[in-house]
Amino acid sequence: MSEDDSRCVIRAEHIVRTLPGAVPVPLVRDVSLSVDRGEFVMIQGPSGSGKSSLLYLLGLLDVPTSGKIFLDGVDTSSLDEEELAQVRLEKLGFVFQFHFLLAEFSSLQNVMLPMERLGRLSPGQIRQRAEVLLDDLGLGDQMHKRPDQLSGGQRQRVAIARAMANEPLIILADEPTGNLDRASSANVQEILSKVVRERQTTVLAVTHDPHFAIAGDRTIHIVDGRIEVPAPDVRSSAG
Ligand SMILES: Nc1ncnc2c1ncn2[C@@H]1O[C@H](COP(=O)(O)OP(=O)(O)OP(=O)(O)O)[C@@H](O)[C@H]1O
Repeated sequence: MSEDDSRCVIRAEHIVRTLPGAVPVPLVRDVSLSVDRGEFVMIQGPSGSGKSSLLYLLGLLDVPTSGKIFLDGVDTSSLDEEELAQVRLEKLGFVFQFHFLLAEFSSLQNVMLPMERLGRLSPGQIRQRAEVLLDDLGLGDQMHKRPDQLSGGQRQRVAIARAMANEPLIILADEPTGNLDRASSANVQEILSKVVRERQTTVLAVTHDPHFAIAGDRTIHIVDGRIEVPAPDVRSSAG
């Protein structure tokens, strides 16, 4: 295995996702890509082009109709439902446009939940780690509040803390700033950039937000279910 291969955390080979039916609906058409550890990758493209569908496939929340997805070297097509759920819990963190925090739980309890499900830490360690994560994200004084007692930006930060709880290899974010004002959006961008830089977590984010998108190391453009390869720059090739 070369040095480059060892840094690869996601490899998709010719993935296709078609919704079956009398008239099959193609969502993703023959996408191949690879993403390395510690990369911040943006996924952009027109509305309805298949960005979320692709992210859900890469996050093992959906299964390709054909093609293969390797996650941290493991061929995920060989895993059953239970094994896929375990990989999601251990290796992936999710942040969505709508936070999907549990309404009746405090910030602290929401962040503790993935660690409790994984069951690798003692209750005391779980609580301590959740407190540190929330504190790091500037939510030290909001730990005992429920989601409806927080601002949109604060809720999104709790969702990021929850996504980071099990120290995932990869965070998948679908429009993480889609619902936020400019200041909260800049804050979320800063936090995710820091996670990439300091923990070498890989972040893949679908976004329409140009201010957020500039934080990426690179952008994958999706058009009509396919990766669009940018046209060569005629100015530079004209010499
Ligand atoms: N369950 C479904 N049933 C029918 N059509 C679907 C379903 N899921 C997605 N689609 C369609 O597939 C296409 C791709 O959807 P997807 O949500 O992946 O696009 P997107 O690029 O993320 O869009 P947006 O930027 O608007 O969120 C769209 O035309 C969408 O309407």
